[in-house]
Amino acid sequence: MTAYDALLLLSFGGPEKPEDVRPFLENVTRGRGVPPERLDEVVEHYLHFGGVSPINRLNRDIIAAVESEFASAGIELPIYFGNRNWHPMVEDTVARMRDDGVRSALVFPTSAWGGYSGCRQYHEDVARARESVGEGAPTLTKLRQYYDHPLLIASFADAISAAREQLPDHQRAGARLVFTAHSVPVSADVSAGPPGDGGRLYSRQVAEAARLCAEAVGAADHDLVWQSRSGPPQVPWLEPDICDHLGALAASGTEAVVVCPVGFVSDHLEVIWDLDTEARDRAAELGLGYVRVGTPGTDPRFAQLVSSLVGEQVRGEPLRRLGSEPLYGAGVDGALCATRCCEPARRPGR
Ligand SMILES: CC1=C(CCC(=O)O)c2cc3nc(cc4[nH]c(cc5[nH]c(cc1n2)c(C)c5CCC(=O)O)c(CCC(=O)O)c4C)C(CCC(=O)O)=C3C
Ligand SMILES: [Fe+2]
Repeated sequence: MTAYDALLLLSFGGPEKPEDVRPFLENVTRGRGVPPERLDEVVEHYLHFGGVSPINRLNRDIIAAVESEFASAGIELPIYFGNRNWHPMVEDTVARMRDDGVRSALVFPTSAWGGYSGCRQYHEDVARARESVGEGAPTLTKLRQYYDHPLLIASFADAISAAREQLPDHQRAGARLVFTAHSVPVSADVSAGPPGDGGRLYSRQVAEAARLCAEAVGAADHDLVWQSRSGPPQVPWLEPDICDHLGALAASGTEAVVVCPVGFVSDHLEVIWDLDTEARDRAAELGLGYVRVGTPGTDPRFAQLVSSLVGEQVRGEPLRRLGSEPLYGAGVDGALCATRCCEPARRPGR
């Protein structure tokens, strides 16, 4: 017997046909000050793949893997799927949960990180969905950040080693290990975490995860760069950008790179476009050898990680983590991790 009767996998969402692309992007960027030219560009990225983001399918695969993991771990929780920005929308999913008689569910977010986009916004999604359902909405308990979970780090580490093997013999030893995560506005990073905790929780956690992965594969050194920036050019975002960094590496004599998307759980559009297309093309222009490391979502260890977080919550199992940066992200019914945690930046015109 547990206090919970379901698990909700809560994710970002992505379009599944060309007509979905615009309305999806409008949902993502509503009131967020993303310039229209950037949106036109991103529309093209999605249309390049027929207007279909792989993210929903990948999340459904993760759910299937977690279902079998739960079965073997004796965890009897049905799994529901809801998104922030596209169908199945979390509001509709939580309504269905209520109709199915779910009273109290755990929420697993597909972001491992602290920060506004990676954590607080998922709390806001929970609160909005419960409000939209109203009377009888289940209690929703969000699971914690897991950026330094040993199963996540081990999965990335094995994927780094496998990727390195794909380089030609003469490039392998000298290849530079480059970690990449989604850029955010510097102001958002500065306000990431509870006030008084030093800020920059997102970039600190990303940097620590990168270091833990590098240590796990015995790399002597590594770089951390950022990708997929979208704000207006005058607003500072986390840098260096991956493509600029590839230029700098080539200029200083590096011959090959192993690029690890440590900031992402699965091969969604920001990985298959920004890394497998844009950054790969840039590397080719520069004559740099290039391999991209796989993401952990499809690794059976990722399903075990979900099960392990549930075990912590349900059975009071000890926290499994390798790092030492502050760790937050758990909360009930959308309550923030701390007062004014990860305050969103004020945007012009709002
Ligand atoms: C930190 C972070 C994560 C990692 C944590 C997590 O996973 O949650 C993440 C994930 C993702 N971001 C994604 C897609 C997009 N992100 C955008 C815009 C933005 N992302 C931001 C941050 C992050 N984003 C920010 C600060 C913006 C600016 C607008 C704003 O302030 O909110 C835009 C708008 C157009 C553009 O400008 O690119 C799109 C389309 C997809 C789905 C891809 C698919 O469809 O397969 C995923 C998983
Ligand atoms: Fe994003």
